[in-house]
Amino acid sequence: MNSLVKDAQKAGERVGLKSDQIVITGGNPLKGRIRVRGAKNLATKAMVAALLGETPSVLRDVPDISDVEVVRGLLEVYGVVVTSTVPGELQFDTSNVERAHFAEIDAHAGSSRIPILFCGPLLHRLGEARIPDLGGCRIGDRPIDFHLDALRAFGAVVDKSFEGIYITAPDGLKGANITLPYPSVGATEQVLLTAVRATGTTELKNAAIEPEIMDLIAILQKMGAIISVEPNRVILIEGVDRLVGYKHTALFDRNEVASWAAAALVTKGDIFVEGARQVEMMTFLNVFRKVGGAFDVEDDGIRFYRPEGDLKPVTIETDVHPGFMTDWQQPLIVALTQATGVSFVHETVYEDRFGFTDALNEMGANIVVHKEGLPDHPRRVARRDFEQAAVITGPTKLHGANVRVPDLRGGFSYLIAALGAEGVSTVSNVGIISRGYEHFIDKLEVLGADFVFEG
Ligand SMILES: CC(=O)N[C@H]1[C@@H](OP(=O)(O)OP(=O)(O)OC[C@H]2O[C@@H](n3ccc(=O)[nH]c3=O)[C@H](O)[C@@H]2O)O[C@H](CO)[C@@H](O)[C@@H]1O
Ligand SMILES: C=C(OP(=O)(O)O)C(=O)O
Repeated sequence: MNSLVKDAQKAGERVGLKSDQIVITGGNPLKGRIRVRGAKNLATKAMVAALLGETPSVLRDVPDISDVEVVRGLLEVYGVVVTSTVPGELQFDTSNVERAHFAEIDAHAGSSRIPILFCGPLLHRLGEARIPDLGGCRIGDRPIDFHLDALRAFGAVVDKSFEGIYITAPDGLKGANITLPYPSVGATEQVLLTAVRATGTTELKNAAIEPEIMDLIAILQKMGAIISVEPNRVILIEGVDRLVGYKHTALFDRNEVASWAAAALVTKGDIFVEGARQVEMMTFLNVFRKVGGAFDVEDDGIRFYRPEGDLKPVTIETDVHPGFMTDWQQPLIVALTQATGVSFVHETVYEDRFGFTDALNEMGANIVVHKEGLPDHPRRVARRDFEQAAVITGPTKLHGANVRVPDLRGGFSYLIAALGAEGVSTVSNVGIISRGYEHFIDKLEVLGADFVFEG
C-alpha cells in the first residue's frame, strides 16, 4: 500500500470513516443548509497555544476533523490532558506537562504540519522540544527554514541529526528582531507562540496577517500576552512571565465556506452556510460574484446560489491575506471549467499546486498548466521566484470517472466535479478530505447529493 493511501486511511479512521471511497452520480443541484465550524487552520494552533497556559483552557466550535485528532494526540504525548464533555468543545489541562513522554512522538510522524509549532511552547514549559517529522498536503517543497531561523534568533539550538527535530534553549529564549523572507502563516505563528513568553520584546517584520492569525493573537491576549499589530505587516510582542488558560470560540473555516460556495455554482445549487461571515470572505465573495454566483449575507451565515445565465471567466492570483487564498483555487477551478471563455489562475504561494487538475481533465475539463508560469502575462506584483499558471477554457461538459484524492483541497474539488458531472464517478482516498472538512459525507446527504458511501 503506498503512503498516500495509508495517510488517507489513517485520516479517515481518526474521525470514524469506514470506507475510503464514495460513488457519486452527478446532476443533483446541492440545496439546503449546512453549518461550518471552527477553522482547521485556527483550531489546531489554538490547541498548541493551550500548552502555554498554566491553568486550563477551553476551545469551542472545534471541528470534528482528523487534523484536530492528530494535535490532540500530540498534546497528550506532551502531557496535556484533553477532555470533551460537550460536542465541539475541548478542555485542556496542562498541569502535568512536565511528564511529557517524548518517546511516543514517532507514532505521530508525517500526520500534519502543526507539530513544528510546538517548539516555542515546549521550550518554555520543558526546556526542550522533540518534534516528529511533518506531514500536511503534498503541494511542492514545504521547507521550514523560516521557522528554524526564527527559533535560532530567539536563542534556540536545533539538532536535526535524527528523524524529526530536537531543540533546546540552554540560555533561555530572548526577544528578537526577525524579518520573514515571505509572510508565511506558519512562521508567523511560530514567532508568536515563542515570543509571548520570551524575555524582552520581539519585533516581527513581514508577518502574515490572515484572519486565523488575528484569532490566534486574540487567544494569546486572553492568556495574558501583550501583542500589537502595527501597520505594514509588523507585529510587536512584549514577553511576559506567565500565561493562563483561555476560553475561546474558534473562527469559522473560510476554506470550507469557499468550497461549498463553489459546489453551489457547479451544481446550480443553493446552499446556506451557517457560521460564514462576510468580512473574512470579502476577497472570495468578489471573485464569486464576478464568476456569476450570487450570495446573500445574513446575520448567521451566507447563502450562495447560482442565478440564471452563463458563468464568466476570471483571472486571479493566489496570494497572502488579504489576497485570494491558495486553498480556494481548487474548488473555484471546477466552477471555471463551466465558465464561457478562458480563465487564468496564477498560483504564487506554492510551487506545485495544480497536480489535481490532471484528473479534472480526465473528467472532460480543458485545463493547461504552465509549470513555469506565464512570463508574458501581466501580473499585479511579481513576488516569488516560482509560480505556476493554469489556463482553463470552458465551458466543457464534465463526465464521471474514477479519480483518487491527491490532497485536501484537490480532493474536495473532485467531489464538486463529480457532483456536477454527467454519470457516475468513484472518488477514492476520501479519508484525506476528513483532514479539513467536518462530516462532509453527512453534509452531502443533507444537501441532496446522489451518492453511495459504505460506512
Ligand atoms: C495548517 C495551516 O494553517 N495551513 C495553511 C498555512 O500553511 P503554512 O503555514 O505551511 O504555509 P506558509 O504560509 O508557511 O507557506 C507559504 C509559502 O512559504 C514557504 N515557506 C514557509 C515556511 C518556511 O519556513 N519556508 C518557506 O519557504 C512555503 O513553502 C510556501 O511556499 O498557510 C497556507 C497559506 O495560506 C495555507 O495554504 C495552509 O492551508
Ligand atoms: C495546505 C493545506 O493544509 P496543510 O497546511 O495542513 O497541509 C490546506 O488546508 O489546504
